Amino acid sequence: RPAKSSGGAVQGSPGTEAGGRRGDSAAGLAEETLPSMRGDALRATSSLKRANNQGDRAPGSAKKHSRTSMADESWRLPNSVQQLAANMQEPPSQYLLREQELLGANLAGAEMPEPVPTIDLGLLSASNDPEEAAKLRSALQTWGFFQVSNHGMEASMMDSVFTASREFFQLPLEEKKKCSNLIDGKHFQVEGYGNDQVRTQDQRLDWSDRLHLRVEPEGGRNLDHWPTHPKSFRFNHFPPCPRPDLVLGIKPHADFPALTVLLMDNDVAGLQYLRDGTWYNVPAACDHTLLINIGLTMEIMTNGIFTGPMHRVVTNADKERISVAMFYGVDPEQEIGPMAHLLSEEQPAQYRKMKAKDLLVLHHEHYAGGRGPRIADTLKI
Ligand SMILES: O=C(O)CCC(=O)C(=O)O
Ligand SMILES: [Fe+2]
Repeated sequence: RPAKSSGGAVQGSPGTEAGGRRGDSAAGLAEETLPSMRGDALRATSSLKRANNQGDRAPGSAKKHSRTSMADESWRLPNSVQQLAANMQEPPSQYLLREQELLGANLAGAEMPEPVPTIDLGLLSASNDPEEAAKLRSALQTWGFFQVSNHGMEASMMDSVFTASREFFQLPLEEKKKCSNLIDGKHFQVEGYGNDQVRTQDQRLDWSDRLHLRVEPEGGRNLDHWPTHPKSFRFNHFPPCPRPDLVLGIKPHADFPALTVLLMDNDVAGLQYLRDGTWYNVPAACDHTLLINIGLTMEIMTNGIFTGPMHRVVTNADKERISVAMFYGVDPEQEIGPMAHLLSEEQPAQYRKMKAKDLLVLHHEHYAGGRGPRIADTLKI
């Protein structure tokens, strides 16, 4: 169990271009750990700076001006995917998976061989019901995620989070840009409205925009990045994409924090989890269940007993999709390592201890490329 939920964060939101303001209060986990100016960061996503017609660039041309050129750094500045979706027939090349990336990618996904494991939270917490507990353990050792019913969250409250989210993304771009995650219009930070940081010119970009806000502890809220209306916030926004066969909404990754609680769209599916080499489709939410998966932090704390699953989001040709993710993590200065009571001679530590903030840097570097193994597998002693 995470010691403290020191960082709830929310994401979602379209577009972005410029005009961010740096908040002065408690910097978020990632802001503290990333070089504030150069762009390395959290989940790589969009860039391309030429919104409406200069989008396409031959794939091969990318490397030429990579990192060294000071002349044109515009590729570092993401466009609003929402704007692109509204104005373009074809996604620009930065969003298109390359032939090699499509090999075995099976974007269509497979149907899960069994329903998503569902835990009755009321039952589990009231009576520590052994059957629910066994179900939970098994879900975390296999899939790494589960659904929660009977969680006590009002359905109407969950609906209003989505409504607020939709309202935010429907605001004019200029309005959304007031919450931009780009400081002075160019320097990436985690909080705010926008996309992933663009680290290299040949990075594949995600077909989504987001609003990422730190919500806990209350003192760490940075109201500079909060929309003034609606008063609530929200998170991932996936506009319709004309090429769902070639473009991902969010590239494959495992989450970093201990726990992710996800409110999914009730109508549009898109989330897929990887298990034993196969990508499985998670059906759209029903009955206001929540989806919970664990992240790298928890995987390390449990010495690998529980799995932080790889997942991705595919796009939809006709429908937009919204999701709201709450991340629960530990303090950036805290050391993360396998919990002592889980270790023995037969079960030695599989991971070294490391400060959360140092691990986060590795995590972002690892997933920016969009392919490769789970980071947890690369960190084993
Ligand atoms: O949109 C979703 O269903 C998942 C979003 C996600 O993976 C994330 O925000 O880390
Ligand atoms: Fe995720």
